[in-house]
Amino acid sequence: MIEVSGLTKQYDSRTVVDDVSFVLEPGTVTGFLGPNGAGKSTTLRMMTGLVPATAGSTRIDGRPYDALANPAAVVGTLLDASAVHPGRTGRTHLRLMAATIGVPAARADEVLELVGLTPAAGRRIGGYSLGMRQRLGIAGALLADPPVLVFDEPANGLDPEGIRWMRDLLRGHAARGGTVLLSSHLLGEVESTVDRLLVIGTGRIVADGPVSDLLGSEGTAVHAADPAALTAALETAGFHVQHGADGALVVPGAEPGEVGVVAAAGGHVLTDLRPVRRGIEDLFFQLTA
Ligand SMILES: Nc1ncnc2c1ncn2[C@@H]1O[C@H](COP(=O)(O)OP(=O)(O)OP(=O)(O)O)[C@@H](O)[C@H]1O
Repeated sequence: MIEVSGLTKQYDSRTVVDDVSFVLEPGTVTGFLGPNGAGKSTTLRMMTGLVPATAGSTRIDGRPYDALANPAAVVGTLLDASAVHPGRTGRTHLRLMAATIGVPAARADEVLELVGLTPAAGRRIGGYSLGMRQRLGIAGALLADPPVLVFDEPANGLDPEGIRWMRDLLRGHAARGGTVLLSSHLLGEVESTVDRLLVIGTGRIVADGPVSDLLGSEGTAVHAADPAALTAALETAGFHVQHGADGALVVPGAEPGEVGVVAAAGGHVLTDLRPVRRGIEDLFFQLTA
């Protein structure tokens, strides 16, 4: 479990992260969202000891990050995929990392295989594409098979196949009891990968909860063989009915079951019935505007 408590960062007199607290549970993938400059990277860097916090603390299984005997064995980080020596090969880079964190050198080839970089293992990193560097960064984070993964913008530079691969990797990690925190600008990708959302706006947490709660049902959209007759029946039953662009009737605040009951009572034929959800993009702009 990761407990972030009151994390605060000031640069000169400017507060860029302001009293941020949250708890991450094993078995979950949490998405960390926020506009440019909101404080995501600074928070992730404070959590992993790369930037000293002005105030507050991060405890991983009850201990501060810098009190962990071998932090890389507990938390795998991807915080700056470009911070690598361009003249080294991918394999050498990972073997050096493995030696530093006390992992057998043979593990380098295992993680290269895991991230799909085996064919490029003997090439200099300077010649890698952005997506290949990103995969190398992920390989480094996985070297010691840590239970916790903290990834800043892991989808950067990945192609659609790479994004799907990463989603499966992170979901698989959580399914095995791991804990994942990732920041991303790709809202659709976040929505399909994470269980939980943390949204930060100008240094403060503005939303924290399960995706299903934050993107909860906002109403029901229904298509009927006779829309006018169903509209009348719904209005008689006390619902307000809006007319959607595609011919759907939209009933704010109603569950699909409630609309179904009204339709069944009046013998109305429905051709489509579904909940209307607030999309992640709507949520993002509402919270961070
Ligand atoms: N070393 C630093 N010195 C001064 N200000 C900094 C420093 N690092 C970050 N900041 C400022 O802190 C704020 C938060 O930056 P941060 O990189 O954490 O945002 P972010 O949410 O990760 O943004 P992005 O989505 O653009 O990556 C920004 O206003 C940034 O200019």
